[in-house]
Amino acid sequence: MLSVKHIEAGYGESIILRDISLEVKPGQVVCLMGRNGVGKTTLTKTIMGTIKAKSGSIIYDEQNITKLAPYERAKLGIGYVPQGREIFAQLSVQENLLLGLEASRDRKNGVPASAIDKFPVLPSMYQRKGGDLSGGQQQQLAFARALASKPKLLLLDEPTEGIQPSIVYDIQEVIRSIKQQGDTAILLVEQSIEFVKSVADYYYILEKGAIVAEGSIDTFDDSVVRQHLVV
Ligand SMILES: Nc1ncnc2c1ncn2[C@@H]1O[C@H](COP(=O)(O)OP(=O)(O)OP(=O)(O)O)[C@@H](O)[C@H]1O
Repeated sequence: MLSVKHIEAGYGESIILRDISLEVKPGQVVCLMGRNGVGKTTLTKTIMGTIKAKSGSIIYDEQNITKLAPYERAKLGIGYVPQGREIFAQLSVQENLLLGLEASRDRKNGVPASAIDKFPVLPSMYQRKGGDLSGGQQQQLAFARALASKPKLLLLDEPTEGIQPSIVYDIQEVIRSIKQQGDTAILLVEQSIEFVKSVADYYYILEKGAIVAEGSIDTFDDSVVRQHLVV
């Protein structure tokens, strides 16, 4: 599904990611963890294409997408929920959702029920401006917007950051239901250890722009947490 091979990337002259390789298999939830500033967001942006890799390759669905623009990657089926959500504040909830359809191959039927049904709070807010929603509601909107194009790979950058527990629980359930359906793989950047344990199949830990630990989620124990994640 996704195979990142020996990626090096950064900003201008500064290299942030060094020799990163990772795999996400079909239907898997793979978590990317690490302390603040180690390069998790930089890696998701490099996979989405908003940061260009300096070397290495990104293979998605058996196609080398390393040189493709972000919109081309979106059209191939990669959905993205960025850190900070990036909702269009002046557009309505409905317009924000319709923007998610831009990447879809099947636009004429509108935003699919499969995107909306998971967030029952959204339809009652269709006419409200995105900027007037609470942080938790914006997170749900950003998630539904990414699902509008029926992605095969979903990149989620800290979807629970700054969100109240009930909405964290809802998001956890949405991730679980996507996993159960089995047709969308997820790469999830997440700080909450409990959340990771409840949804993930596999984990990678980043330190200073390099992967320092990885394994199936049943090997993600206290010693891994103490060694790599406790501040
Ligand atoms: N636009 C930018 N220009 C230059 N350096 C940047 C830029 N964005 C991030 N960085 C630097 O890249 C490094 C990795 O940042 P990144 O946001 O990828 O980390 P992160 O692991 O996602 O952190 P957090 O958990 O705090 O979100 C940091 O040293 C950061 O200061």
